[in-house]
Amino acid sequence: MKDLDTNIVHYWLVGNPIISQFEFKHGQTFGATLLFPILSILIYLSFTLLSLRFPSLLPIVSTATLRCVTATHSLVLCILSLIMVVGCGISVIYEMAANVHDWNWIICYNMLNYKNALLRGPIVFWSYVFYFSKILEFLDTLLILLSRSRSRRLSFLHVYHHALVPLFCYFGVATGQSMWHVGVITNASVHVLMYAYYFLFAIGKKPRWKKLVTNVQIGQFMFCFVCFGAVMYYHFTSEFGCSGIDVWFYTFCFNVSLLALFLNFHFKTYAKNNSKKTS
Ligand SMILES: CC(C)(COP(=O)(O)OP(=O)(O)OC[C@H]1O[C@@H](n2cnc3c(N)ncnc32)[C@H](O)[C@@H]1OP(=O)(O)O)[C@@H](O)C(=O)NCCC(=O)NCCSC(=O)CC(=O)O
Repeated sequence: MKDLDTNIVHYWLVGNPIISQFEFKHGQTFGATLLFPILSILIYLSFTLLSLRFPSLLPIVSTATLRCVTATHSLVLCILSLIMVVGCGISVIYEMAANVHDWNWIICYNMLNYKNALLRGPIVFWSYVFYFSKILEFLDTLLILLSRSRSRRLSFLHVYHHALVPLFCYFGVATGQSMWHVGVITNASVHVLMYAYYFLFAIGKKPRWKKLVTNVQIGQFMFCFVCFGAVMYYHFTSEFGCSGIDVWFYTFCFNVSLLALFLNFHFKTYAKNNSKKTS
């Protein structure tokens, strides 16, 4: 029975031909051109700025309806993130089992192999789903714009993060960026927690662990630096180097900026709360 369960999970998250034979073909697969994330971001930014400048253009949605839509959206993203964590995690384990003699790929996709190789298989599939989940996350901004707490919550951090993340996800999958699977698993895990928080908040059960969510988010940006160090080490010590190394440099810079913004958010949100409590 246990075997059967494992097989079913494996089939639906890895073995299914749609997943196992998935190919990311530049210019052919939907969204597989640089133009796609760029246009999406431009539309996102134009819409956000126009809505801020002309708020009357937005429909008035009742609080009850907005809560219901927000809860549904957050629950969908929480479940989707969990599926991505399990799907990508199992794909990595199976790939490891298939490459028993060479586990270096966990940190460094051999640049020579990746230059000509097809971007294919379950890890690429989950990276692709992850990329599209970032487009779905644009709806977070719409929900904030429609809410009464818009002026407090529509921050530079939020828009900057949501606008740029799809571009990095595109590069991650399109360049076969080394360790991208680790990024997918880490960020999707954090998002399970974050969207669970948002979901509970939207249904009126305000969680007490907001600070934990922020701390975990900060932890993931720091973990990215460890990954960057590992990829760099392999890149300069291995024979052919690691694929996506140039994109890694930009990813690193983006993570530094997010870390700074999140530390600022942490300070403003929790240090102020603590000082209020003590005074
Ligand atoms: C705890 C946090 C996740 C969120 O802190 P905030 O102070 O922004 O949010 P909050 O505590 O006021 O959240 C409760 C409010 O969010 C609403 N809410 C519920 N679901 C939502 C959704 N899917 N998108 C946007 N808002 C949503 C609730 O209805 C409630 O609104 P109301 O108050 O009206 O009832 C924090 O750690 C954080 O990330 N802050 C940065 C701001 C941000 O936008 N983060 C998300 C993207 S960054 C990211 O995702 C980084 C990463 O990759 O990990």
